[in-house]
Amino acid sequence: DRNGISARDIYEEMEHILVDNKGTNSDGLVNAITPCSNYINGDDTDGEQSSAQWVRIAFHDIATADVAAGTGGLDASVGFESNRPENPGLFINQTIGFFNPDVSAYVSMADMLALGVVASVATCGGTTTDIPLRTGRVDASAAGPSGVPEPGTDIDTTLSSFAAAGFDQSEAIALTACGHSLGRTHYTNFPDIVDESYVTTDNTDGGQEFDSTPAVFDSAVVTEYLDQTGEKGGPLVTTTNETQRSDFRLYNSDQNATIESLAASEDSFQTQCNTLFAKMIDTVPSDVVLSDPITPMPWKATDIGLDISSSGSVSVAGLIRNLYGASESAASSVSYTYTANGTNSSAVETTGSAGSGSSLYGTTAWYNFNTTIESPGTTALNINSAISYPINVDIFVLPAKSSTNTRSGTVTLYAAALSNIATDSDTMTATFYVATSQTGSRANTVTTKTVTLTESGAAGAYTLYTASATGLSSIGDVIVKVSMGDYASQTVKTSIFG
Ligand code: HEM
Repeated sequence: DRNGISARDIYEEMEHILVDNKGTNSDGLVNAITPCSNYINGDDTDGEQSSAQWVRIAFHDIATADVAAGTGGLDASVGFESNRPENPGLFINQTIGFFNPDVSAYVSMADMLALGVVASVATCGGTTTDIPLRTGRVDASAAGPSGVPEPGTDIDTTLSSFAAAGFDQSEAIALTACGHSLGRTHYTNFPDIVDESYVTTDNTDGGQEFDSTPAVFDSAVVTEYLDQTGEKGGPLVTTTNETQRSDFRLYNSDQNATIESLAASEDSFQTQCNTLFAKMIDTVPSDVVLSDPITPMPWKATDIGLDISSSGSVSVAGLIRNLYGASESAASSVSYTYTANGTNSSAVETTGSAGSGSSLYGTTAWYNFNTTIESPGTTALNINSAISYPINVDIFVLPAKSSTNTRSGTVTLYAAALSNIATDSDTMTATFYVATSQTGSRANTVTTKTVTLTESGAAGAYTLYTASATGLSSIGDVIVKVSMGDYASQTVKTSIFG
């Protein structure tokens, strides 16, 4: 758990961003770089490619890690470093600006940077499932040290930076070649490297490709370098400005042994690159604990919310998602049960479809569920005998009765708690986790706001509470939980409020 948020909620939100690419309940992040040549912040005449920016930003974030000291790594400190000479280009602020809407108490910007690498390699043609994506990275609150290798950096300094970040010589060579399978060097960022003739009406930033397939994640970068065909390894190999030939110096530093091993076959390129990309995104400060890799979930429930009637009858509602492969098809309905006092209820069947969607990992079918549950006593919701979710009917937020006003930044919150868990001295409080802007980095950061609720009535065995929270800057990303004495509810996104 992180800061009162369950590790499972963190994991499932990240799975959602990775998997729900299009259609019902989609996130849209991965779809934005489909095809891989897309430029989100402009169009295809700019000579820019967002997927390449997403891979480059992750490297610039981890390049100054000191694994011996346990500091640095993928921690979004790069957001505070966009003005440094070692970070030319728009890639930091554009990428972070695009990722910001997904940052919440569940997902840090650093986790988003990791997801960006996995999504880019997947959409650009890499082996989709081979880069494990873990969650739990923590965002830095200030810049880290400088020292990202630059085209003019000498080979010894470059290799010692990589070594400090945990990458030996061969890994440094390979990781750089893997990264430089995508994207370009731009005249606007490196006029000493790229010739001005690259600037045209179809390529206004003057992008010069590293290989002839800048929007395909493949081994062309290494084969063209070795064969002296196509782009011959790209501008950092071929530039007439010899001091700036960083890729040439790096690739040659072991007499091309690593590059030849990458070029041995497409499979060997993909396998070695995926391993190194995984190592790159899992380079984190030593106090960060990463989750198990995300596995796209065949069955899941999301947006789970409890409600209560005036007589105190409790119900649970939300969405069920089925993710299935090309040889399977969607069920017309899904059955689910709840567990109360150790016993499973009889099965309830969903009715109708709540939509469908597509993803890199299969097709999705969505179903609404809504059923009355036993209360007190219910502890779990079980979907299609495949997966269970804990349900806390002792104390809970009432999303259907609560509401948000985005314009004024106000949340009107309702919650319920069993009357017999409250003692006279207990107060019911709500913690709002709000993604807010910060000084020094474009990345949103999560702040918390605590509000005391007042009693607003009774319903059966429950006491009802309400409060208004004002001045919340980004209602859509707000997550809330309520607590009283030793009891705390599950967290709920205010985006599902009624
Ligand atoms: C010695 C190490 C490295 C040096 C000196 C270096 C240098 C550069 C330079 C000068 C550019 C052009 C940026 C622009 O004009 O937009 C670039 C682009 C890029 N680099 Fe590196 N790089 C290195 C290692 C890496 C590594 C390890 C990765 C990732 C694993 C990486 C990923 C990328 C990507 C994807 C681009 C294309 C960006 C775009 O098209 O916007 N680089 N690199």
